[in-house]
Amino acid sequence: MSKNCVARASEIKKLIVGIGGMTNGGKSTLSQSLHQQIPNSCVIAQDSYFKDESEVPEDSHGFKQYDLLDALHMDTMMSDVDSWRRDPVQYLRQRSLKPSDEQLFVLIVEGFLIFNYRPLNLLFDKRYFMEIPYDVCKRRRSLRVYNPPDPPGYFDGHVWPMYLKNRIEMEDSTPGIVFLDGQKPKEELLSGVRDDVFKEIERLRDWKAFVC
Ligand SMILES: Nc1ncnc2c1ncn2[C@@H]1O[C@H](COP(=O)(O)OP(=O)(O)O)[C@@H](O)[C@H]1O
Ligand SMILES: NC(=O)c1ccc[n+]([C@@H]2O[C@H](COP(=O)(O)O)[C@@H](O)[C@H]2O)c1
Repeated sequence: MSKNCVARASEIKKLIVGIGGMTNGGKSTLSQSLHQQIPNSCVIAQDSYFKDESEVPEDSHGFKQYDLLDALHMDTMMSDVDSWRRDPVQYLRQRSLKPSDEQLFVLIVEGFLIFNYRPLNLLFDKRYFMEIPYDVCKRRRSLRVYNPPDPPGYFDGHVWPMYLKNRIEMEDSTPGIVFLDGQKPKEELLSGVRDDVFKEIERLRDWKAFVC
């Protein structure tokens, strides 16, 4: 390093972790637990950006096309991610979260199509994808009430075929995803990902930005 280079070890460091996965794979459960255990973290959930029912078109069988990126306000989601990237301290404070003195911030982004949206996918430092078998997914989904609720035949007529299509697109475009078995005990899933994220945090802490 040239003697004119300045070490900027105190600069704010940011880590963006993506928790993707199938519907009901356990994304929200894992993300909330990670948030509780990782200091200076917060969660942005893709579920919060669904368009109003009136804006979501139906297919020829009358099924609302919810399992497509077009059903989501991805521009709004991106602007929230960008405001965290610009100023994570302010982002946390605006949401009544208290930043610690630590200069390292972690954003957890969770959702079923987070790796299918290229501008967002490019930002992840770590990518996890929670998967479960068809019958488990169908059973968990049948116990959940969405707004609007799934009509009869929706899982096999829309959700599952779209999952298969979206997954092929994701795997074609995104190497390096860590696949997680969403049937493992919640505690085991949490400790595995948390330890992995802590390792990444340690790596970032040791890293000094040099500006020449
Ligand atoms: N590891 C797990 N083992 C068993 N059930 C789980 C596990 N993780 C989540 N669940 C259950 O599966 C359902 C869907 O979980 P959720 O986290 O809301 O999924 P997602 O956010 O991926 O749609 C919930 O009833 C939740 O309690
Ligand atoms: N939140 C909503 O407005 C809404 C409405 C209808 C269906 N959904 C479903 O949400 C699913 C994605 O969210 P989860 O991954 O949390 O299940 C999609 O499979 C979609 O069919 C959400």
